[in-house]
Amino acid sequence: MKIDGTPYRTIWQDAGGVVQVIDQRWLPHEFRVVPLRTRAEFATAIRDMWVRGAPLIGATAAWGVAVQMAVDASDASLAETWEVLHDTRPTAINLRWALDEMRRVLSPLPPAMRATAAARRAAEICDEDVEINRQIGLHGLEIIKAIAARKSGPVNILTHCNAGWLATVDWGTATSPIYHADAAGIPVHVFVDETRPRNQGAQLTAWELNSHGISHDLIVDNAGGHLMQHGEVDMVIVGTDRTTARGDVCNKIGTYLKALAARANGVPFYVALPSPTIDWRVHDGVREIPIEERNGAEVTLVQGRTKDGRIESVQISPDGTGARNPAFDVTPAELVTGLLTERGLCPATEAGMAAMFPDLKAAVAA
Ligand SMILES: CSC[C@H]1O[C@H](OP(=O)(O)O)[C@H](O)[C@@H]1O
Repeated sequence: MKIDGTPYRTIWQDAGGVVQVIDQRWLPHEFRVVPLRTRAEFATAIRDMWVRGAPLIGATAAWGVAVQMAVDASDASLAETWEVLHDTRPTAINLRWALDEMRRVLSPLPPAMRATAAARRAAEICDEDVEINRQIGLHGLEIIKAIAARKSGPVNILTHCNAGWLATVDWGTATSPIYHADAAGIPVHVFVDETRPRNQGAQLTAWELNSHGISHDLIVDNAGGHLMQHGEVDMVIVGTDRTTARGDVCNKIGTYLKALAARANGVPFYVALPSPTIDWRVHDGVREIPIEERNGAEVTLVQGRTKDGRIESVQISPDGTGARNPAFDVTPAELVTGLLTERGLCPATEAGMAAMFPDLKAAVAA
């Protein structure tokens, strides 16, 4: 997307062949671009959330494999790299999907051919992500148009966390329909959940929407149900880090509560779902998806900008108070109105998903 008129992706190879990423830890206050030159730097960037968001995590891992293949393209190096990068974060299935895809392409090749092939595949994965997200946006636009046709004023959309272009290579997933609606001249207003504890909504989604001049309000995570009760939300749209073969949706912690509030208030709840985020191997999301437990310091500390412009973290709880920090939860498929995929709107059911993606389901079964 454009930043002050300059088009950006979240990850790219510069003219010298060095992979650059936007270090998202410092947004919205500082826009920092950093190079990733070694496998260890790629692992750190994913684990410490310099880059985050399921599709972007996968794309970054793909480039991490490519960089390592230029150093050591042996079978042992390929196998070790899969493990090193896979161990960075456990929940987003795109990480495993991308690593499996790189291994599928590279394993049959002689080591001498792997570096070039890896860079090519990593670049393709990035381009594919951009097109998938663009298609999700076009399909989501139709939903927004239908709501706009039956009401006056803007379409009021609530979103949780950041499933924006910063969570992908470009466009975003949940935000792509919003960007397309804005481009089509359909008035929208977005309620942005701050999304404690890391505040991806307050820091990243708000920054994205500000940059694009899209009307929005930042809200505390606990306000969404109230707004829905008062008829102020026309639809909810969120991203996903892993969706099961029957449509259970794993996403940022707090998503489940939004889905419950939406169901209780008759508000449609959509999930923007790129197909690489489907884990065809699992069905029961609550029982089968590993939920990342992150450091409690993310709960007890909060980061912001001081009056004199310094980015600092401050403690909000007493010394000695511990914290639990599950980073994701699972929304059962029955609470999902529809899965917005690159192939169209899909029911959150095993049969619906199998009908939408028979090729992908068959490939996993093979
Ligand atoms: C388009 S996937 C975005 C997805 O990833 C986020 O998690 P994190 O920021 O911890 O990587 C969040 O669950 C978003 O919905």
